Amino acid sequence: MTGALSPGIEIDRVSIRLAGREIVREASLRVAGGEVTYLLGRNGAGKSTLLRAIAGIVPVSAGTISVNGAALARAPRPLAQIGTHLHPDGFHSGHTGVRHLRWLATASGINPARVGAVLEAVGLTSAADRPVTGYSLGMRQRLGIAGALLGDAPTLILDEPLNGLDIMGIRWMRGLLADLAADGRSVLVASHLFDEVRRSGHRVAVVDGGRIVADAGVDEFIDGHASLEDAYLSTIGEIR
Ligand SMILES: Nc1ncnc2c1ncn2[C@@H]1O[C@H](COP(=O)(O)OP(=O)(O)OP(=O)(O)O)[C@@H](O)[C@H]1O
Repeated sequence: MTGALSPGIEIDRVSIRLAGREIVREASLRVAGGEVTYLLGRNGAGKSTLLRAIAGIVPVSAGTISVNGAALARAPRPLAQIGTHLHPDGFHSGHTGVRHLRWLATASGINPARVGAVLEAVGLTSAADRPVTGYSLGMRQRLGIAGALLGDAPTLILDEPLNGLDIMGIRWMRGLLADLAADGRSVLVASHLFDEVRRSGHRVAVVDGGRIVADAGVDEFIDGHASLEDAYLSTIGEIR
């Protein structure tokens, strides 16, 4: 990555209404450079919706989101500001892995010469010419992550990127997250895998009922509880 530490993501009193329901309520969160922040919350809490709003896919009904100091809508090349992997199925069924990434690069104003490097980074070089329809879930996760890395962006958001990865994939992902943070990038990851949060997270933010109900360093969050799981369950009122 070129350039200094990024200011990351600033979410300021954001609310999001979908189909007449308030899904995210007055959420404020700062995701700083040099850290992996995990977004935790029960099924349906609003994590993916918040990530999609950060990526500019769903509109906010109130509040503001800035990425690296500016609204993403004003960025000439959004993929160079924020790398996103929000779903492991967002690929054209007629594409091979390499074709998907070349298409994404071209559409995003990124030099397609980066495609080989990101395929290598996610371990998909030998499968690059195979149709994505034949990829396993773990391979599709890797391809999605390759897309997120394509723009060499200072900020990344990943929605449950560990689902479907085998143990080598999980270890690789841990190393990748550590490297991204060590580069000074801001990384926001939604996950339900608390062991991985403990191993690779610097901070946690908990979403419950569309609200951010906790935002702390991992050790600070756990302090006074037997485990991360207990701290989380206590935070969302499931244990006392
Ligand atoms: N496009 C949409 N239109 C209407 N409601 C939606 C839409 N997208 C999400 N929702 C609703 O918003 C709520 C939050 O969904 P979201 O996917 O953000 O939860 P989540 O925290 O990511 O859950 P999970 O852990 O299960 O992935 C759910 O009740 C969901 O049904």
